Amino acid sequence: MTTSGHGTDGVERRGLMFVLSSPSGAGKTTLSRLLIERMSGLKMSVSATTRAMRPGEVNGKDYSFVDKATFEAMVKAGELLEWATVFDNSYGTPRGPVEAALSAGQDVLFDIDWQGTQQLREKARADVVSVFILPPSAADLEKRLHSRAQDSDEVIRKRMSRASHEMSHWAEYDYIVINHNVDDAFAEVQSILKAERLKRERRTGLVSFVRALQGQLQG
Ligand SMILES: Nc1nc2c(ncn2[C@@H]2O[C@H](COP(=O)(O)OP(=O)(O)O)[C@@H](O)[C@H]2O)c(=O)[nH]1
Ligand SMILES: Nc1ncnc2c1ncn2[C@@H]1O[C@H](COP(=O)(O)OP(=O)(O)O)[C@@H](O)[C@H]1O
Repeated sequence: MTTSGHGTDGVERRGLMFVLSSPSGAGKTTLSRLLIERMSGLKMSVSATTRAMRPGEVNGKDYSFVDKATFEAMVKAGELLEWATVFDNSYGTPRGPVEAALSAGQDVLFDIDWQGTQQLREKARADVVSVFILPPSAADLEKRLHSRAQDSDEVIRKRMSRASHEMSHWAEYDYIVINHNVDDAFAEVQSILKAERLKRERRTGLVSFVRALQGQLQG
């Protein structure tokens, strides 16, 4: 699915699909925003969803907010790379922007659940790097859901009762980060991305780079 772009050191490499998942409220949105702000060459995948817009969310930026009929039409037309039902709503990843970014040599960041992560892994195992974010405690998780102040008490109760089920998928992920505080968790997630960008197998330009180096040594 991916073609090569250039890494920051000029060596060609395949783009990667960087996935963050967590129970609701553990901090994926916060960490995703920081990654997009601070890491170059990384583009956010904007999901389509049938859930209602929260105060402060921007259509087309946080999500593409669509009705059920539109979502079903997108599924039928094969426009979604993966999709799943979470909390009674449908969420899916539009295929076009992801393929365009990867072809342009960019990495793509996904804030998706375990179901979507499994589907991406089935499609492109070698290109998927997945991180599961855990809260330090249940009390912190509940506090964060309340502090976000964007969901009703009933919605928060639902999300808390789903958290244990969501968390049961932690072992399917490549990395686990515990979000005690934002700065440390961000530094950890950033280190993972930086290291994964340097993986030999993704760096398709290394053979010619090393050949050129050897040529210089002989010449
Ligand atoms: N499979 C899949 N899951 C998604 C997608 N977009 C969002 N999600 C997940 O849906 C869940 C609910 O997201 P949201 O309603 O924004 O609530 P939040 O996690 O509390 O911010 C989260 O686990 C997201 O990671 C998507 O395109 N595909
Ligand atoms: N390490 C942290 N300490 C305290 N609050 C946090 C931390 N990380 C995130 N938050 C806050 O918790 C709430 C939920 O975080 P958010 O990133 O929206 O979670 P998610 O996207 O996983 O549902 C937000 O109000 C956010 O500012």
